[in-house]
Amino acid sequence: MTHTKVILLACGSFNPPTFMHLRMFELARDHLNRLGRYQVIGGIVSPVHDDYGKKELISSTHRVSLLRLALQDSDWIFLSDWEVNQKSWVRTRLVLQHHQNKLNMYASELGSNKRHLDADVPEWVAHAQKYCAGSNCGVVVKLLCGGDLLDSFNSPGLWLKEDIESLIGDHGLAVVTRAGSDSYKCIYESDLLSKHQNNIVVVTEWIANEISSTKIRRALRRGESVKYLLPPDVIDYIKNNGLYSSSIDNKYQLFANSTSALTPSPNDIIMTLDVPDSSGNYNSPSHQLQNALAELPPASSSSPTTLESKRARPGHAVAMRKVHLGSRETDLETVGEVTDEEKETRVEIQITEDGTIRVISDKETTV
Ligand SMILES: Nc1ncnc2c1ncn2[C@@H]1O[C@H](COP(=O)(O)OP(=O)(O)OP(=O)(O)O)[C@@H](O)[C@H]1O
Ligand SMILES: NC(=O)c1ccc[n+]([C@@H]2O[C@H](COP(=O)(O)O)[C@@H](O)[C@H]2O)c1
Repeated sequence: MTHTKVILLACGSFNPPTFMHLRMFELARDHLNRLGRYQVIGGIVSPVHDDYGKKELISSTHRVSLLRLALQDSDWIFLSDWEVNQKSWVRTRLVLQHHQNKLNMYASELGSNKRHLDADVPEWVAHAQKYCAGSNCGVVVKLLCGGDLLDSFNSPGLWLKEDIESLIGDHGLAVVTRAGSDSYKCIYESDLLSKHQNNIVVVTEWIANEISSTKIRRALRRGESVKYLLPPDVIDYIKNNGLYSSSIDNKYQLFANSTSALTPSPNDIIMTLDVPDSSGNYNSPSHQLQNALAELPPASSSSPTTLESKRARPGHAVAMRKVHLGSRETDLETVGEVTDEEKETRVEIQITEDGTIRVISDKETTV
């Protein structure tokens, strides 16, 4: 039986790269090879362009350096800096097409003896060439992603339908399961994904690991250890260049200062909000809340959540939440209330990773 040679290409922010980004490749390679239809011959990491503009995205210069350090121990996964060197953000379909074309071009040039591999050849091409005989290379570049990225295909307006068709139909997908995503359900619920189901390989991560770049950035911001979550050289580079350690915004009230006796969870953010006193004076709480919420990462790229606040008034709501699920919108709901109209000036709320907001204490707290 002939095996299709595969190069796995992962797109993303890698902000910073974590052990889980690297594990994703190992998991997918094992799984695809075991299926008996594929032979994974290489991996490519393509960090997203600076113009992607995702919140807290550090410069590609640093992300590229971090990735080089993260990948130095791998003998089959390579960095591609093509995407970051483009003039602006590039759609993922075009990223895959570029790498596929490049590979095909080198294969055919080698086959026709027009060109020999030289120093300019990207590392990942040189590596792939070891597995190719002349122009009959026949390597397919597949997209490697986590379950959350597959979910995002169903987010209205985020991906072009023809791009999804091409990504799955022409290239194929290897999806590593991730907590919070149900990849099989996601495929089932989408006509488009179901249509190309035979070209989507779901790789179950049995040793579930919820390392995410967002959580790493949060830990770094708080001065907490990230040892054993990132490669040591990546940690050193981050420290030496003072990355991700911007001072904690005073909107956030950490547990250390909190009067709350709840057990802190690394997933949780505590903040305090100004609310009006009984005379109706307040320091624009809704504005503060809006700003505070804007600082938070979305609950998931697959279910964008717009958080909205409503102007507080004594004795009533201080925070409102609006959730967009696909094209549906849930109603605004009250998530915090101040019942005591006495001289209360602050209310402490907790916003968890999944976007839930709850009032922890409506007693006056110190900031
Ligand atoms: N723990 C994980 N399990 C499975 N896939 C993951 C995991 N972490 C990242 N990925 C996948 O790696 C790719 C690149 O991820 P990305 O750089 O966006 O990391 P992230 O940790 O999701 O980032 P952020 O937390 O900043 O949104 C995506 O396809 C993402 O789904
Ligand atoms: N239409 C598209 O091609 C499209 C849309 C959204 C995200 N993406 C890509 O998916 C990746 C998402 O990365 P994050 O999970 O870090 O946001 C990035 O590489 C980004 O370029 C592509």
